Amino acid sequence: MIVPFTKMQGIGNDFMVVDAISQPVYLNQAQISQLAHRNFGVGFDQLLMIEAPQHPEADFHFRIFNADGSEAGHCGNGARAVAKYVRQKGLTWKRELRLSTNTATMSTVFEDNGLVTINMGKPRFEPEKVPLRFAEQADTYMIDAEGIRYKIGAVSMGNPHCVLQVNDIVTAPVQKVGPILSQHSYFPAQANVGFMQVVDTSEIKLRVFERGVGETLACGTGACAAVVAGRLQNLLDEKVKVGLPGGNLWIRWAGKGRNVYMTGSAKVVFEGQIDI
Ligand SMILES: N[C@H](CCC[C@H](N)C(=O)O)C(=O)O
Repeated sequence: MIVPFTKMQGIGNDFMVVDAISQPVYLNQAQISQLAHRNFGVGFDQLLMIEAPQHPEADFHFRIFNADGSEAGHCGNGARAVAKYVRQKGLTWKRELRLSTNTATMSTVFEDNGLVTINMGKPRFEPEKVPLRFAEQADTYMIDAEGIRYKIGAVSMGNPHCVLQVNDIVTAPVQKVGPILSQHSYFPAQANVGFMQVVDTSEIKLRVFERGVGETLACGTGACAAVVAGRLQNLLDEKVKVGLPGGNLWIRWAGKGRNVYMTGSAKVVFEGQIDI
């Protein structure tokens, strides 16, 4: 099967974007994992499959598949890429779009400076959304992993996130602790693990060990979850600049019960096609 695609990136989080509206595309987990391979395939963090909307208030629906072939409920950097894609391909001329994923609906605005702002909806703390075995609805939890006790924030943006604070982002134990917490028994569906250094109340530095991928250069839902977790711990203001290894995102959250807004870039890298 010949699959045309567009390679895109959102501050270094990279995607294979497929228009599954114009031509139905069916890929199984093994094929997605092969396509994700950076030597034997296209190479990407996530595959984004754009589909016709599943309900009237959405303009487009997209599904997200991690590099290991697992499907995820949301992708913040991917949402900006999808918004840019449908505009550049002439699939819509709207300045404001409504996108849906399996777990979220969001509105997007194209800024005059070329950046895209996404209303990411409200963060969720219900245990069924952040698959935790914790009973209480606390904002932070203590979990033990390999003899060490970690204080974490647990937040869902439509996908599960675990956020812990570090003093120095450069030496953060992302490769050692990321997999341990991501696959911790408290997260039956695993979790994306954010390591957050608070620079000041309006800026953080963040590295994310992503479920189904490993450490990426940027994670949009991870940036949202980190600001939510930091704000709930009274460490951050409403507007926060999030410095990730691949670039910056601007996150705004007025507090519980309010929507999270994320602003950042998304760019096309190249067009291609692959026979799989
Ligand atoms: N690895 C994530 C999906 C991609 C999220 C990330 N790339 C973003 O920009 O939000 C998960 O399994 O929930």
